[in-house]
Amino acid sequence: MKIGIAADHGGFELKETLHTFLTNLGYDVVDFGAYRLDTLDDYPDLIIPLAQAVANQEVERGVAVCGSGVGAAIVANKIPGVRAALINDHFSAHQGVEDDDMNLICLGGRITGNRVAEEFVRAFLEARFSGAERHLRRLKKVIKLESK
Ligand SMILES: O=C(CO)[C@H](O)[C@H](O)COP(=O)(O)O
Repeated sequence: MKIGIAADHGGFELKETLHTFLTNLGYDVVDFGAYRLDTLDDYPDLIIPLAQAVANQEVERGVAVCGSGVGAAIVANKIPGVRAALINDHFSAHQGVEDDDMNLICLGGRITGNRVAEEFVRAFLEARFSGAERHLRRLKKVIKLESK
């Protein structure tokens, strides 16, 4: 599975940790930067290319990290086809995929510790959309908004 990953300076350290973690699990990781710690970078510059790659299906899923995860989620959701969410608990990490077909997980590098973040990302990547009729119905209503 090809996974895209990106972070600003607030998420840089966690991104590096997750990059190693995912590589060790056997995922094909595409790193959209930042490639070095630069406290003057802007999260949209890093997260938008990742979100576009998810939308274009260049990568199957995305992992975005900024300081809180909030900015990453806001900007990623501006890209049609992206269903991003800030995740701070294990249940939502998999339920967001199972029910809502979340394709991009956002994490706060200043909020979530490395080991906990690894488990959130693992749960996110191992989860699959259930395809249940009620969830499909809701998803279609979400997707319809993108054509307006
Ligand atoms: O979390 C973020 C956006 O949601 C950013 O990482 C955060 O705002 C960066 O702050 P600063 O430039 O003060 O380091």
